[in-house]
Amino acid sequence: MAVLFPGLRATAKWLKSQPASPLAAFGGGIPSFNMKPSMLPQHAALGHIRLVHAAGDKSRPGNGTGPRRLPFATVNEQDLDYFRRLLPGRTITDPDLLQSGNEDWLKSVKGSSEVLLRPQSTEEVSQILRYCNERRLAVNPQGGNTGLVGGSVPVFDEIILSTALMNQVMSFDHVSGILTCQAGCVLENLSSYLEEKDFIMPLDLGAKGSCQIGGNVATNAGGLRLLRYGSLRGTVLGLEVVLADGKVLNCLATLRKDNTGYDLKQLFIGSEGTLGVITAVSILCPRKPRAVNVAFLGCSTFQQLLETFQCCRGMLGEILSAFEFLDSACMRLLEKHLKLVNPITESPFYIVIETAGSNAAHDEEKLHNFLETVMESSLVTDGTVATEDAKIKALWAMRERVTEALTHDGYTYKYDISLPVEKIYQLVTDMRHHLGDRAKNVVGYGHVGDGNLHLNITSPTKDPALLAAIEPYVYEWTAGCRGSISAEHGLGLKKKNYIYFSKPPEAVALMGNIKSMLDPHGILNPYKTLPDNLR
Ligand SMILES: O=C(O)CC[C@@H](O)C(=O)O
Ligand SMILES: [Zn+2]
Repeated sequence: MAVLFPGLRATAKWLKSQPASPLAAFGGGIPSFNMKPSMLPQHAALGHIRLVHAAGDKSRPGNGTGPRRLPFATVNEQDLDYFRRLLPGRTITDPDLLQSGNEDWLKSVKGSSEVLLRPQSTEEVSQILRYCNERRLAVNPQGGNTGLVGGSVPVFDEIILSTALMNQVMSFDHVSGILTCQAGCVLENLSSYLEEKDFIMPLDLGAKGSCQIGGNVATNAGGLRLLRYGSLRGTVLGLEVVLADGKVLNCLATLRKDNTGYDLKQLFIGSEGTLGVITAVSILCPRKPRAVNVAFLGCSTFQQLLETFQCCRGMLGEILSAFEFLDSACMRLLEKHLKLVNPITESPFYIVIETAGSNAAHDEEKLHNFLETVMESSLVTDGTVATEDAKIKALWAMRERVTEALTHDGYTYKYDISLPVEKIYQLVTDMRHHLGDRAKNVVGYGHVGDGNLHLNITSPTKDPALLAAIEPYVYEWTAGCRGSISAEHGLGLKKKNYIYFSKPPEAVALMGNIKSMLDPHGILNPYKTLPDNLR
């Protein structure tokens, strides 16, 4: 049932008259930039390496100067015999079956692995890694392969170690809300499992139908609920990890508090499979909220959107669970490529606000008061509210499906930037001016509540000249605001050489030491996360 409130009545009526199916219904100046490239840390110039390789150089991926294959062993018949004995029927060598494991979701990075292994247990993962470490065979751990930075696919012929069959829930504690499960559980399946028990997962992503919890943790995925439930660095209570030499590190604690020594699990959260293979996760899950409302609002300027955010935090307080935005360029792509229908009048900016609480009447009253305030003060120009599941999903689709709409618009250059929240849209505006008509579309959307902008730039085809205009400009701009060049997607293959724009050389060198200590032969997800100069 859509909630009515003054000023939004007409839209609420419109929303009510739509079919139930969500898919059918909806289908200034760079801020004090004073860091020139020459002033960046010593290694920042490495950030300019492109993933295009010299014509004819078969040892490099893509079309240009990607990494060179390191001197790992190559898989031979004896290796295959070993894997087939260990994983009968689960050692995949059929090129057709290997194809999807070799290519990323965006179809932007492609490896040439000839073996995909599908272990079911931690013990099997341990035996695989022990063997590969001794044989110096490189391994590419892979979850749902929904990553956006080329971190989840092989670069050359690394063995793909898929966690897809490690998909069992191991335990759930109804009192504490702590779930322990294998790494290959699909996020959406975990959400459905928990919902029956009146709990939810603390994270939610557009890719929930395919992504796996182990991959989420290895990426430190943020998603749509981070504003409310915090990052995986807080909600993950324990991990089981298999190290490069096959040793099993059982830190699968289910305790809220544990100050016994260093918190080793944090090393593996966000390490993108370069330090160990996560095989099991214990995670703290919130109770399922009794009342959920979603408001979809329009704003004329980004400044008004920010003021709406401030007002929202003040007036909705503890029930606010998401504050997301998209610009009108995103809306045009949703309409054009996915045939979604804008549920409100056209605006330069759109906001998705979600509330999640325990008392429907109380939450609705709060939301009503907030909406009245922002409408009366003209911060918001139009909007609509939903409390019913199907309509909530339909409103969320306007934000969650932007990535999908972009894939239909051509080749997409993706940037996932953390900035002080008041600066996040400035980057989009400056990029538009900077590129002029060289780009097809420059769009901005993301997680306002977390200061996380998704800047996406499309072009009819892959365009090295356009890429040269975007990078390193985008990274210099971000470094000038002391932002992060990867807020939540990781560095993977595509961004690893830009790490110096966000981290000092001393920190990167220490990361290299940690990698050498945990994986001395460098077999785990090589060519990812750490810059080329550290290998
Ligand atoms: O595709 C992107 O750039 C962002 C994907 C995801 O992080 C999102 O928030 O929708
Ligand atoms: Zn995101």
